[in-house]
Amino acid sequence: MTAASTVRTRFAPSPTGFIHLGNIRSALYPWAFARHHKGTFILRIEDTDVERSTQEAVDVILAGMDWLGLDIDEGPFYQMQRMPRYREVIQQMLDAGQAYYCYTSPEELDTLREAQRARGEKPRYDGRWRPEPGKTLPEKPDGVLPVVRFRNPLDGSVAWDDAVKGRVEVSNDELDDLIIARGDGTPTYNFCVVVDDLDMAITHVIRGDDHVNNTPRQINILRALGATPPVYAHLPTVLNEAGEKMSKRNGAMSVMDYRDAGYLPEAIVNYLARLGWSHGDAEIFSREQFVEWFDLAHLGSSAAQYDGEKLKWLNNHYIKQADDARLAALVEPLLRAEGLTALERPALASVVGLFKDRAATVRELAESAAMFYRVPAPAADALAQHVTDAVKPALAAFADALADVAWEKAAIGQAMKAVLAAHGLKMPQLAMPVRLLVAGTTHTPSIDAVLALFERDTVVARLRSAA
Ligand SMILES: Nc1ncnc2c1ncn2[C@@H]1O[C@H](COP(=O)(O)OP(=O)(O)OP(=O)(O)O)[C@@H](O)[C@H]1O
Repeated sequence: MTAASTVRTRFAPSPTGFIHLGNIRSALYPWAFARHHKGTFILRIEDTDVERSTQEAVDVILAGMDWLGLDIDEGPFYQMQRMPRYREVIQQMLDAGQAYYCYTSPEELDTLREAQRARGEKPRYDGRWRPEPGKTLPEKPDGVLPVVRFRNPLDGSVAWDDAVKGRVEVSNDELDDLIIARGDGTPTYNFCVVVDDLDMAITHVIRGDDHVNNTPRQINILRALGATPPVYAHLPTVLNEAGEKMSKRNGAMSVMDYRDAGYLPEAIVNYLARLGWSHGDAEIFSREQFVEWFDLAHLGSSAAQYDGEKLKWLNNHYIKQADDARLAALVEPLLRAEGLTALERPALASVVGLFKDRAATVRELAESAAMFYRVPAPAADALAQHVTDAVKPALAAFADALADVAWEKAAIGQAMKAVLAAHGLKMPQLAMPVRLLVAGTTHTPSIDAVLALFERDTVVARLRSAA
């Protein structure tokens, strides 16, 4: 086995609502790292917050990953299903003297903290139940369910070489004896993460830097369990457009909302790939290139701000590249939702082909395409502005000419030029009213191409209705 094939990474979201771009970037990077090294990518659902975790939220995570093509090799594993394993390790640590029962009540802890604050000290557990040779422990109180605390080293420090932050070192006297099981026996967050990362043989923990304070505690517990800590890469925060941390709590948009707003998954993947990582000046690259290039050495170290305009620009790029039939399949349900059901003539694929260069989203494409399938209802003031008495004779002549011209773009363009010449008009003077009457809007691509997609009878009738 080569060293490369042993890479194992994970995405470990909590299923507490939806997932936003900041969350999913924390899935994309470990996924890409695993794919680059032909390793294994694991999904672990951290659902121990039973009040807030829901199956719907799990489904949304799975749907988002599936949409973006972040395929999973192992899992999803659910922490709630691993409780017996956590209890087993807690017992093992108690037996080995690496953890101990602590009967300090919440009231006693409050008193302790107040006294420490009054002395100007940082509040922390004072180790009163920590067994030491020759030390007499307090009398066990009746009726108190003990918590289990980890026996954190007292001396020295814990350090790691973070792939993003470089060397990080934390003195052990900064760290409390962490509670690893509550009074009711349920294990706590940091402990579950350690047991999971160990059991799942995770080699690279790639996660948001909101976790960086957990890392020294997790490393100490891992070492107590005889494990070698994995490589850590703490990704800088993704900020929203207002410069705040992107979060469920401040109006972040769900990944699936981007799909519904008409973004293509390859645009999102390309955008997120660059939001905190770089490969020279490359801005546009395929998923395959991303996987080939991705490494931890080129992760950015400062917070990355979301830029909706850049995402739209990338999305337009991928829409332009996309196959017409694929775009038509995406546009079709949007038109049907608008009550437009007769979508055969003109063929939707030809319509989207005409508009895709200028569409930033699939939704914009659908809005443009709709003009071919609905009866135009131009605004009265627009009609008054463009369909003037001066232009009406030219409209009538154009309708007559179209009645027996070959029904294709070039011939339609020729007929139009002939009418312009005969009536002494400039292109916009005729093209604008024609757009308005036939399509209901003055914003269309080149008029001859648009007319050619409509049925001849429809165009002629709409022009005649005005003349
Ligand atoms: N704004 C952000 N920027 C970068 N990473 C983030 C951001 N928000 C969450 N993450 C990362 O997303 C991953 C999944 O985290 P989790 O499911 O716990 O979401 P969360 O932190 O609860 O999100 P939120 O703050 O929106 O509720 C973690 O690796 C976390 O570090």
